Amino acid sequence: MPNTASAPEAVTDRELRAFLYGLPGVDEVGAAARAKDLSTRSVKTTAKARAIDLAISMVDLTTLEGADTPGKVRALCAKAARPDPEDRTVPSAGAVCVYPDRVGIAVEALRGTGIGVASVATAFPSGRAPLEAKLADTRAAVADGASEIDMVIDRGAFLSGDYLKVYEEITTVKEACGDAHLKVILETGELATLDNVRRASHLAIRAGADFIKTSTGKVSPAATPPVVLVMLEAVRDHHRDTGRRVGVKPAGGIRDTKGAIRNLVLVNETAGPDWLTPDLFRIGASSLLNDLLMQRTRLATGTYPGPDHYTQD
Ligand SMILES: O=C[C@H](O)COP(=O)(O)O
Repeated sequence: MPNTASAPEAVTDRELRAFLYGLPGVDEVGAAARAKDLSTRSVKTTAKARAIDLAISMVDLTTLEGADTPGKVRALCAKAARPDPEDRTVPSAGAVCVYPDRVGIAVEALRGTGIGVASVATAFPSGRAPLEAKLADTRAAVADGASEIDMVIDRGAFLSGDYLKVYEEITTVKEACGDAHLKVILETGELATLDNVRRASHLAIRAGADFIKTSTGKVSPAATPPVVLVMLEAVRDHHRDTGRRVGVKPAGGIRDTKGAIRNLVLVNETAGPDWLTPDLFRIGASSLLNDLLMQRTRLATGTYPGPDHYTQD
């Protein structure tokens, strides 16, 4: 993941509004049609095998449950490092994503694997807490070894038009991240319109996000194709205008190979092939990996492995 950290510019409320309201509006019908067209493209045989391995390497293998035990986190880490213990050709996952109080366990379990630990912070998933609490949450995760922080934006502030508050919260959390990369979760299911998704994407990017992420996985709808399309357009346009590449992470409800490959087609056709790397594209998912492994085996051998072949995601 490239370190795109550079001090975000100070901005006034007036400048920020002018910037966000100056963005072109999203044609909702056109975006839905384009996303549908790209979603139905078929990817077959060799290209499919490559796409499956790429998707595995992009998975942020996630567990975000109140009931997460140390044992569950360790099992998830083992799976991220060696998704199929019987097949060394399977790539490892992109990262493991856990709550802040589980970061230390995950860091320990992944030591020596080169796999990073991402942690949701800033009062995930609601984001309803004082800024000091959000910063403490972030600093604790980083101190325990998280190399990536997935923060939520204040949707209440965004929807009431207090864009500067959202912007400044992102820049402050970014500072608290130190060397850790910052993924900014927009929670698009609560943003109501694609115009808002576009504005929130550009706001987060301008505030210094290394990645923009669709959803927490706790709100539906989550990573719908039109939303991912609009976010990919935002990073594409930002790169065109500034030369800086920002990543995208759809998350929430991506549970099968078809859904994962649909996302890769969207990336290729929108942001372009430069984004087809775990440095710039991740898929946040708690239960996608097994389907990718099953489809991989099916492609290679012609048959599906038995239901007990893989450990539970
Ligand atoms: O950040 C990742 C999401 O929480 C995962 O959502 P999911 O459980 O629907 O795959």
